[in-house]
Amino acid sequence: MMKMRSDTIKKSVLVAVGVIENTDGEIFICRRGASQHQAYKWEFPGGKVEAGESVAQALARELAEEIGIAVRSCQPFMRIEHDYGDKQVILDIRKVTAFTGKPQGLEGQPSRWVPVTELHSYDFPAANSPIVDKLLTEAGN
Ligand SMILES: Nc1nc2c([nH]c(=O)n2[C@@H]2O[C@H](COP(=O)(O)OP(=O)(O)OP(=O)(O)O)[C@@H](O)[C@H]2O)c(=O)[nH]1
Ligand SMILES: [Mg+2]
Repeated sequence: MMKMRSDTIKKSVLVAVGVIENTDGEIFICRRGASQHQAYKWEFPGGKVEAGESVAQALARELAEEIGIAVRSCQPFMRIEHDYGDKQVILDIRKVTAFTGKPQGLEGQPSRWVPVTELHSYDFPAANSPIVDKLLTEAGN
């Protein structure tokens, strides 16, 4: 049998991520906590898809838990595979265009609405660059 370097095969984590847009065209972002992977980076809220869940179900659950909204409508936005070295992630990003409730950091995380054109001023995890680029392109910038 062929020998393989122990780091050749890595298990990827599937993550449901929500780009939440309000009627002013702003996007809701949160800051990750000290004990989390990619600590203190800003993020689009979301989390790991659990066994037996669809991405849409995971997104609805995570957004209810983390920021207290109920998703009413979401569409596929993009999918990004990224290797952080210590962790390999597959981000399945959905655009959330209708929801009920007022988004807030229910786990104590800082959060805010940001105009698309100001997203580049925030420090996001490296995997997120294509998300910010696509939002800017869509907004005509
Ligand atoms: N939610 C979220 N996760 C992201 C983004 N970008 C990105 O690389 N990730 C990575 O996706 C992975 C899983 O996300 P998560 O930590 O929110 O998962 P979770 O809510 O289930 O967290 P937990 O482990 O604290 O329960 C993390 O390694 C995180 O660094 C993003 O914009 N939003
Ligand atoms: Mg999370």
